Amino acid sequence: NILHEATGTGIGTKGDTKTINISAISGGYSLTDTTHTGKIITYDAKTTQTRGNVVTSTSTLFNTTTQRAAVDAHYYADVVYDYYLNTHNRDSYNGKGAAVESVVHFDKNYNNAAWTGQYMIYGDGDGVTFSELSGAKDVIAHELTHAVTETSSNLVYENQPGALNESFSDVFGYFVDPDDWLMGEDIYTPKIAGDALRSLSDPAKYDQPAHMNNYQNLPNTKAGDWGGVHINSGIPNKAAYNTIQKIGKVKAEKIYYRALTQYLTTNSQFVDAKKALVQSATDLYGATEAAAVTEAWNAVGVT
Ligand SMILES: Cc1cccc(C(=O)O)c1OC(=O)C1CC1
Ligand SMILES: [Ca+2]
Ligand SMILES: [Zn+2]
Repeated sequence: NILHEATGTGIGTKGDTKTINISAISGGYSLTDTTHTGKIITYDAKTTQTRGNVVTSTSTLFNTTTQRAAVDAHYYADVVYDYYLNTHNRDSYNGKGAAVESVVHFDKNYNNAAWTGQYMIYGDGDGVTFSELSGAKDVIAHELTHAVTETSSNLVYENQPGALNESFSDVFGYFVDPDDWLMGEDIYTPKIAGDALRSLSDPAKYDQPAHMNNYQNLPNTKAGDWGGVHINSGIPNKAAYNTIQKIGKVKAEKIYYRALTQYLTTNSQFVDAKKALVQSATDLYGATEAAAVTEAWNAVGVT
């Protein structure tokens, strides 16, 4: 029921005004961005529904308080779509122009965000641990990278492959949001300034290991975070930080993208990621960059 493409104005979760790609429908406008092969569509679950309905407005303004989480999810999904298309020539998360769908106001006081396998979901947070989780560019990049991973290497979400799955989402979160080495700083603990969910430069700051000597052998259960995928990701995250410090973001992001999509497989371990990244560095650049990757991983104890 799309009549035509339109440009809208939205207010995000921080009260900031942003231009968004919307569609004219009969009776108004919807958060349906048709500027790419894959449509970007944003839904409101209204805390009780599974997916709810596409967010609409009677005008090109999406400026109500309840629309703020949707405006950010919609806007940042377009930013991340553009990142993968323009930097890596990947059309949507699957490289084949799949639709990118997001659901906001998922559940009540939900301190989580996720890729469900079909679409992204964002909780509103409880206002203490998190504010609305779609309010940060690095978070949307993290979630959509889970979809990139699932449609390429498909690293299984447990133990070392799971920690790599998590790490690649954080690392591409950095590549899309390179102003800091932090993850989720814009939505984590709204009442406390300057902190974050994770740090790539200093994983230990938020209780993650930064070396294999501190790898945490946790049970492969929900309570054990599937073998500590959000904990042990500190080790490959630190290796990524080391790599980017040595060879820079432009080369590093090409190397990381090639490793994730050409070399890694479902059960790759940390040592396999090191090998994949060294091989990708050699393929794309040469011995200097390959040596830098080797040193970056040796420094975190993956030898
Ligand atoms: C907040 C949160 C809770 C549980 C899982 C994830 C997850 O997506 O793994 C999650 O989102 C993040 O880690 C993003 C980066 C801030
Ligand atoms: Ca960040
Ligand atoms: Zn994740």
